[in-house]
Amino acid sequence: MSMLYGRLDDLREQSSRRLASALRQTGGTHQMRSERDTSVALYSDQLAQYSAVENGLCFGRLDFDDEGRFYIGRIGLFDEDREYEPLLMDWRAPAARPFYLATAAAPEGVKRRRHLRTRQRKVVGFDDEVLDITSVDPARRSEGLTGEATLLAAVNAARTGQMGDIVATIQAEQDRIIRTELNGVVVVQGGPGTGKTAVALHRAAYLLYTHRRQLAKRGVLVVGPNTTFLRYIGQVLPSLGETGVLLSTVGELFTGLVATGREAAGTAALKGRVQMADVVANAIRDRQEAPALVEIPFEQDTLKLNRQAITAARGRARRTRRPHNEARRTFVREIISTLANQAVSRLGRHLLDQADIDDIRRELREDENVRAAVERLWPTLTPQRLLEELYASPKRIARAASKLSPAERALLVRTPGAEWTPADVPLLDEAAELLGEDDTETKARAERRRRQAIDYAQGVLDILDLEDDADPDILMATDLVDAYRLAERHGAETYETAAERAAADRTWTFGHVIVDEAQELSAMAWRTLMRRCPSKSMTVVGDIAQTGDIAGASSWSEVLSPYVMERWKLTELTVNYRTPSEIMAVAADVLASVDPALVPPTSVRDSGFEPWARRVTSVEEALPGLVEREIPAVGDGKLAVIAPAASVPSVRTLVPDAADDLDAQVVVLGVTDAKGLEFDSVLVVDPAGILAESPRGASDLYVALTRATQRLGVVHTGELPEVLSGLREVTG
Ligand SMILES: Nc1ncnc2c1ncn2[C@@H]1O[C@H](COP(=O)(O)OP(=O)(O)OP(=O)(O)O)[C@@H](O)[C@H]1O
Repeated sequence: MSMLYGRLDDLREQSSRRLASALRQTGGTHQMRSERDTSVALYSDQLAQYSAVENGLCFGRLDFDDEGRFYIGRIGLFDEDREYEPLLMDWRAPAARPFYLATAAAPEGVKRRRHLRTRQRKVVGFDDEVLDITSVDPARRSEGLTGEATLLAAVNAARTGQMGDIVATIQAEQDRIIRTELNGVVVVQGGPGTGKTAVALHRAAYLLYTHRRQLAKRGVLVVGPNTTFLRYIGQVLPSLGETGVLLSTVGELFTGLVATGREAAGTAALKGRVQMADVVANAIRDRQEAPALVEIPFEQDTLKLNRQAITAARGRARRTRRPHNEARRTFVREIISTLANQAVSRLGRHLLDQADIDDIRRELREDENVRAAVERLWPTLTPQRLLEELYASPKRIARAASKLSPAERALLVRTPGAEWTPADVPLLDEAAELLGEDDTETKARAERRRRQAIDYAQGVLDILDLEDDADPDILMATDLVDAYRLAERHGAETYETAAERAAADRTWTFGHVIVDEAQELSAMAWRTLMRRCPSKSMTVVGDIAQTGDIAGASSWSEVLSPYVMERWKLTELTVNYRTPSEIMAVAADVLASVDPALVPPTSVRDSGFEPWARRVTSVEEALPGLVEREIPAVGDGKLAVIAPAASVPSVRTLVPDAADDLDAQVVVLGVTDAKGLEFDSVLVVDPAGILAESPRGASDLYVALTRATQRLGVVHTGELPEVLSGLREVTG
C-alpha cells in the first residue's frame, strides 16, 4: 500500500511542479499562451484527481490460478522504472472486470478475490473470497453477492448526508449495466434502494474513462429531480476522480433563468402534457397578426396596409420555415416593399430614379411609425415575453389552446411578473426553438469576454514595449492592432471544460445524458432533454412504481417511443441494498395497492429492527418526544421526518433542531424532496395525509417508507390506513 501511495505522491509532486512552472510563464506568443492555459488546466485537473482518489485508493486484489495477481483501485498507476508495468488497475479497465463478475461457479481464472479495508493510508482489514466451486452452498440466501462481508459492512454503515461511491462493492447485475455500450438508450428500471443512482453515476465515470475523447468534447449531463438531490449525489463523481460532468435539474436547463416559482399541481401537470407543444406553436402564430387595415402616417401622407397585403407578406415569411424571429426579416422586407410601392406611386414613379427609391425604402425602414406597425404585426419575441403575455391574457390562451377545456385553460392564466416555475422551463425551451435564438445576451457576454482578452493582450504588449524601451507613441497604434488579433486568437483557444461551456449555452448538445428519477419527468421535459442529446445516447434511470408527479410516466415505452420507437434497451435491478427486509415487508403491501403486478426488490439483509406505528391524539404534542427518543438510536447517522407536503412547515416548527439541509442530523421533508435520498431512521408522519394528498399518494407513501436504512416508525392520529395493517402498533 505504501508503494502505491508513494507513486501517487510522486505524481502529485510532478503535477504541482509542472503547474507552478506553467503559472510562472507570462507573455510569449499567442500560441505559447494558449498552450500554457491548456497546461494549467491539465495539471490542475490532475492534481484534483490525485486528491480525490486519496481515500480508498486501492480496495481490492485479484489472485489468479497461474499465480499472477494485481491490485484494483480508483485510478490506474504504472511503474515508470519498469516499463510502465501496472501497479494498480483502474476499476474501469476491462482487466478489472473479474473483480465484480467472477463467481465460484464461473471464476474466470480467479483463485481469490480480496476486499481491502483501509483507513487513511493503512490497510486495517480484508475479506477474502476463495472462488472454489466446491465451496458454493446452494442453500445460502445471499449466494450471488460479490464480496458479501464488505458489501454488508457498507450497506450497514451510518449515513452521512452525502451519497458515497460503491466502487469497491459493485454487484454483478450492476456492473453489467455500468459497462453497457455507449450508444442508444438504456433504461435502468429498479425498485427503491437497488442502486440505480449509484449505477448511473458509476456509468458516467465508466463512459468518460472508456470514451474519453468522444465525451470530453461534448460532455456528459446528469439530470436529477431537485437541487437537494443533486447536492446529495454531488460528491460521488469527484470521489471517482471525475469532475467534468454537468449536474442539473430540468428547471436549470434554460440558461440565465432560475425557475423557483411554485404553482398548483394541476397547472404543473397540464404544462407537462405534450399538447403544450402545439399551444406554444399556436401562441407564436397568433402573434403574427393580420388585421383588416393598418394605417401608417408617413411624412405628409398616410400609407395603408390591407389584410391581403399583410397575409401575403406573412405567407412568404412563414414559407421560409425559419423560426419566428428569423423569418421576421422576410416579413419586414415584404412590408417595406409594399409601402415603398405605395409611396413611390403617390409621388409619381416617373419623377424618381433608383437612388430616390432606395432612399424612400431606407426612410421607411427607419421610420418610427412603420417600425411600430411592423412590431405589432410580427413582433420580435423572447420566450419569456411570449409566455408571460400568453398567461396574462385569457383571450390569447383561448386562441392558442382551443383544444383544451375551459377549466384547463383557466389553469394557465397567471399575472405578469410571477416567478417562473420548473414546469415553465420546457415551455420556454420549446418557445426558444420556435422563435429562434435571441442571442443578444450571449453576444454581449462574448463581447465583454473579448474586451477583457484585448485588455489582457494589451497589457502584455505594454510590458513588452517597456522592456524593449521603445518609443511608446509610435508603438501604440500597432500594439492595438496586435492586441485585437492576439485577443481573438487567444479567446478562441481559451480552455473551458465542456461542462462549463454547456452550462452557459441553452443550445448545447451533450455526448451522453443520464436521467435519474426519470419517472418524474413530464412529456414536455422529455422533449427538452431529447433536444440536448441528438445522438440519443442516454441512460434513463428510475422506477415506474415510484412516480409521484401527476405529469410523470406510467410506462417507459410511452415515454421513449415518440423519440426512439422501440429501439431502447430495458435492464433491471432486483436487489435492495438500502431498505432492510422488515421494512420492505410493510412497503410491499403499499406497492401492491399501487399495482398488484409490481414486484418489490429483495432486501439484501435484515436489520433485526421491527418497524412500528403509533397512534397519537395530537402530532403537535407527541412528535417532539418521539424525535427526541429516536435521535440516540441513530448515533452518528441521520433521522428524517417525512410528512405530507402541506404540513411540512408546521411539522418543522415541532422539531426545533431540524434543518432542510442534509448535513443536519434531523431533517423534515415532504415526499417529493425526499426522493432518491436515504436516512438511518425515518419517521413517517400522517400516512393518511400522504395518501390523500395526490392521485399518486400510494406511490408517495411507498417512497417515504423505503427511505430508511435501519429503522422506521409511523405516527398517525386517526385509523391506520388499511395498506399499513402489517405494521405493529405500539403504545406508551
Ligand atoms: N453494490 C453496492 N455496494 C454498496 N452499497 C450499495 C451498492 N448498491 C447500492 N448501494 C447503496 O444502496 C443505497 C441505495 O442506492 P441508490 O440510492 O443508488 O438506490 P436507488 O435505486 O437510486 O433508490 P431510489 O429509487 O429509492 O432512489 C445507497 O446507499 C447505495 O450506496
